[in-house]
Amino acid sequence: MSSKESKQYDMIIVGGGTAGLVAAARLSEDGSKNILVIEAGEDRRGDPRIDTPGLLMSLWGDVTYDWGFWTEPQEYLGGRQIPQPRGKVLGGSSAINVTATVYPTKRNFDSWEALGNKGWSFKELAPYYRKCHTFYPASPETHELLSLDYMNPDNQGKDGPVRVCFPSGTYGPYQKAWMSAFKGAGVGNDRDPILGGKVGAFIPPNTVDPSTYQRSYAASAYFTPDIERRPNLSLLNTTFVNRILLRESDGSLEAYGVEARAGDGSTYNIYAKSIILAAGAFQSPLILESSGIGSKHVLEQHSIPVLKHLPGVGENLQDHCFTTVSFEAADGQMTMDAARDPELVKTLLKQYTETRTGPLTGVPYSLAFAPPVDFQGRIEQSKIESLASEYLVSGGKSLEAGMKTQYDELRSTMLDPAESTCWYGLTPAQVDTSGHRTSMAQSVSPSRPENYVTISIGLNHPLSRGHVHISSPFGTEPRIDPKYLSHPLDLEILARGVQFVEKLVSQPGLKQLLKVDHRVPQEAGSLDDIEKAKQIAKDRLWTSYHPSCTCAMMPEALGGVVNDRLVVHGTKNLRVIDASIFPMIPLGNIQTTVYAVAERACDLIKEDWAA
Ligand SMILES: Cc1cc2nc3c(=O)[nH]c(=O)nc-3n(C[C@H](O)[C@H](O)[C@H](O)COP(=O)(O)OP(=O)(O)OC[C@H]3O[C@@H](n4cnc5c(N)ncnc54)[C@H](O)[C@@H]3O)c2cc1C
Repeated sequence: MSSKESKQYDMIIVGGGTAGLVAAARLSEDGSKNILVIEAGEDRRGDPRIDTPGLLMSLWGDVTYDWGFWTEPQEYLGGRQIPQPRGKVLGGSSAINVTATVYPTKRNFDSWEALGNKGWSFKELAPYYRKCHTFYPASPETHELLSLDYMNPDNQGKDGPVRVCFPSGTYGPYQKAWMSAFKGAGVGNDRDPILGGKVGAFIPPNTVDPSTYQRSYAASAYFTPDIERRPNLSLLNTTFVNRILLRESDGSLEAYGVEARAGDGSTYNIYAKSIILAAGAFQSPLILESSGIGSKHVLEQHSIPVLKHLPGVGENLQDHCFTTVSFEAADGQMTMDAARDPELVKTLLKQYTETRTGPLTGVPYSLAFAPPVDFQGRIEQSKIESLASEYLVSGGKSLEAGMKTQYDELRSTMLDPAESTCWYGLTPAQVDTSGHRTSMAQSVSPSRPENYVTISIGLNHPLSRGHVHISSPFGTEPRIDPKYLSHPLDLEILARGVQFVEKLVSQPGLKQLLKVDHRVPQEAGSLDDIEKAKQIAKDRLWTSYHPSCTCAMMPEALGGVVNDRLVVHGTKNLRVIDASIFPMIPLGNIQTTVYAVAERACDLIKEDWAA
């Protein structure tokens, strides 16, 4: 018996990713608790490809960093398959993400509460959005360029682990024009995004440390050398957890350890008093299924003994899918496509390494949230109501109870003029999201000789629901089927959102920076035609990299997997704390919500320890 097998931990955290490392740091603050983190990927802290914000695209699809999953052929996208990158290193997906820092709205959490979750209101979560980060205001010049008056430093986090800033070297005229385009198109308010309720354009700060201009992510922020040195905290990396060890105890299941698989393929058990799953939205449900918790139907297909029939495991998969329209940049305008020149890349790398300045210090991503819009601007309320009545019949007969509540919530959100249905992003580069099986690397390679700017149009509150299940017990290949656009209203909203791009690029600031008639795809030449807009939506649909909701926090009767203390139904001491526990996906980019949920989960666990 090895020392690993003989030792019993108080807690094993499965997955040293975004949520898992929050738990490692916060729970090991109690020196009386022995904590073990098990991570399948390597510890690559200090790796310049992760640390240099501007090199992020080089990580995608590289198996050293990325699990590199794919969806099943998508029925509503003509059989297209979409890549699903996921971080496979210490720090998980926070190590390979785009670093955008975005906050959801109050209503998102009203919906979580409506789904039977006490203690998860916006008011209760708000402190955790601040606890996880420290905000560094922009320089006066950047503040002016990006029109950042809507952000008040007093509202932001003051001493949290993740560093958040606006790297000055990355911004230019496109970001400025983006801010004014939404104002000109009549969409926007002056709210600070962190207060919930942002509509219109904003520039999300980057999770970048302004003292080094390196990525600030779960591994650098929550697994610092000081935390790592704690005698009660251990890390086992390059180790894959096959399953949770479970036994019957007083009529429910008790977790008492995990079966781990080392890099050489050997397996062994590690024991603990309780277990946290933080393996992400695709892999936490897989581990539950491999352990005998899931839908009877799925488990029996793989001859896995059913310990707990919990049909919600792996279901309810949600993602903010998006589509793209690119415009050639006006003559003389530089975009990230210039990086096709290896000599320029060398120069920028030298600049970054020697002076920590220039475009590689951050990611110049601009965002916006918009209510239902089309090529003319905001859609009249009566038309939104008739769309909702046509496609979202309240109390639909065949809906299960959980889905009925979700659709009722989505309907109220859609009809609320202060909420948004679509998000928009501007990337100063060509992005090709078309094709039958286009890889991440292909999607961002500047294959056209001209310079482009890409506008992304995505769904903030998708109605389509997919699933993820095992393809074999203990396997590393999830069967991912997001069922993008399977709900017809998703296509109706997205296509109208595509049409709004016409209105945006006709705004003077943006118009002068683009060749508005040189578009990819060519069909985007007439966005007032709804059928063409629908085709663009389907042909170029992509993932926002926000899969979530596959171990939803909801009562079991509503199809939930964990309760509002994040304990798996039917178990005593097995919790899930990552993006899979969201019952409904909040709007915008979700890493801040993953950090906030994990922070709150740790406070709940500490309360349970104290009880
Ligand atoms: C390419 C990309 C870009 C993104 N951009 C943004 C952005 O700009 N802004 C934003 O807000 N969000 C962004 N996101 C989303 C955000 O980063 C993720 O939603 C979030 O990091 C997920 O956190 P998690 O803890 O749920 O999972 P992860 O961080 O993925 O952690 C899961 C961990 O578990 C490990 N693991 C899995 N299975 C096992 C097993 N069986 N045994 C042991 N370990 C295991 C994995 O290796 C991983 O380290 C992006 C994501 C990606 C992939």
